[in-house]
Amino acid sequence: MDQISAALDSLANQLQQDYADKLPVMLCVMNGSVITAGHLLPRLNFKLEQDYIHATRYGDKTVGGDIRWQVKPVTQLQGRHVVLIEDIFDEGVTLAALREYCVGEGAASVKCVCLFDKDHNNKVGIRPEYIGLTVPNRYVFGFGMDMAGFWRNLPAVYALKES
Ligand SMILES: O=P(O)(O)OC[C@H]1O[C@H](OP(=O)(O)OP(=O)(O)O)[C@H](O)[C@@H]1O
Ligand code: HPA
Repeated sequence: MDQISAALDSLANQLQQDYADKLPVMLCVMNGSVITAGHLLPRLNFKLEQDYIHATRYGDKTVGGDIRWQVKPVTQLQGRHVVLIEDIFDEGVTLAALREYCVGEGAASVKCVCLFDKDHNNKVGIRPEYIGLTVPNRYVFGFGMDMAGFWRNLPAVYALKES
């Protein structure tokens, strides 16, 4: 938990420097990033708008499938600086789709702050601009991330036992 707190402090400092004068739209990527956003946003001391976007591709599984769009943000993104708040960057498929959507809506810029980056090389070729911590290449849960739909509420991160 100390490591997570320190990472959140560091991410907040970086965002404070880069966005204090940009009136950004911070989009919480539901569901997983609800805890990350809940800890990160109160650390930011500047004017911003907050909304959410919901795209999912893991569902109750530990392997990703096709993106399913659930909710698009109500806030108009045209001409705005958008910051996507993510819990975990795994293969990058979700982030690629979210970025494409925001650019398509006319955002002036789109960047991503992500608390956890999974340590493997099977990524689609993009990276979040702001990363908190690296986690091993295992299915992880807790701090917003689910295991078969449960345990998002755990205050720390755990790795599923390897079978
Ligand atoms: O980099 P990727 O391999 O695309 O995976 C990352 C995405 O997976 C998780 O969402 P998930 O689909 O599990 O939905 P959830 O947040 O509702 O659990 C996570 O919150 C990211 O959005
Ligand atoms: O390891 C993970 N845990 C929870 N959700 C995820 N979404 C992508 N990878 C993961």
